[in-house]
Amino acid sequence: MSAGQGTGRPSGLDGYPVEVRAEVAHVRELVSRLHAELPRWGLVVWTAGNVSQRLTSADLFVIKPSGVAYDDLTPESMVVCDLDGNLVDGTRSPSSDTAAHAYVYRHMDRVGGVVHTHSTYATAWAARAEPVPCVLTMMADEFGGDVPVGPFALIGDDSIGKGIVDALATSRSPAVLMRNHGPFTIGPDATSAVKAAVMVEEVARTVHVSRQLGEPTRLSQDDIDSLYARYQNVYGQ
Ligand SMILES: O=C(CO)[C@@H](O)[C@H](O)COP(=O)(O)O
Repeated sequence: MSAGQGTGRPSGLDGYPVEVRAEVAHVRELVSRLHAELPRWGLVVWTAGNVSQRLTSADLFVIKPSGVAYDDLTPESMVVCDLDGNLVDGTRSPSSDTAAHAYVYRHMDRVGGVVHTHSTYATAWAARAEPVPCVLTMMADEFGGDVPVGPFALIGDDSIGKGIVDALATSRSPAVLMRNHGPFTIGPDATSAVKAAVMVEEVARTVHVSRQLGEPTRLSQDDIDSLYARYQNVYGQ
């Protein structure tokens, strides 16, 4: 795939306004830095996870190149794609999950960031195709209920993206466990999606440990709604 292929634009960002190129520079730096959070929080091994953020000034997003070690990622090595997943700017092949990120951006206007990992406990629940039940205040706060499971889908076309969008359409959760694959998380920006990736691993681990001791107690729907409303609207600064 060559830069600008199928877009009718010249290669790279030359045809885009200066404010778009300035935002690309900022988002390249942000997305590069956020990739370092994945190994820091123990969410990935080797190169197995990716972060993207959509631009506000154009229908483009920034994502990592495929199969490059986290220590070697730089703002310059990030790639820019359009919302069909075509490479627009960059010298490397985009992440193998680019089509899934692009599908989410095309179908969920409120989403500005997407993250995928294979973090151990969340992926263990995905392997069992079992939603993580809402048995913790932290889950009610962050996920507003159970963490749902999406269908199994092979990589390479829109199947994963469609599975993510369909599963999240009926949930308040910013995380979905794609069956036999792993977690995908969303947010208004990439930082929020990284936070959701950290939180889903934490609650998957805690609920798993709780299950070793017996059956955890579900929160009532009223309590989940109350906790979710407080955390989403009042918590923090
Ligand atoms: O799930 C997969 C592959 O099955 C991917 O998430 C890889 O684990 C990371 O791919 P790149 O982002 O490096 O292409």
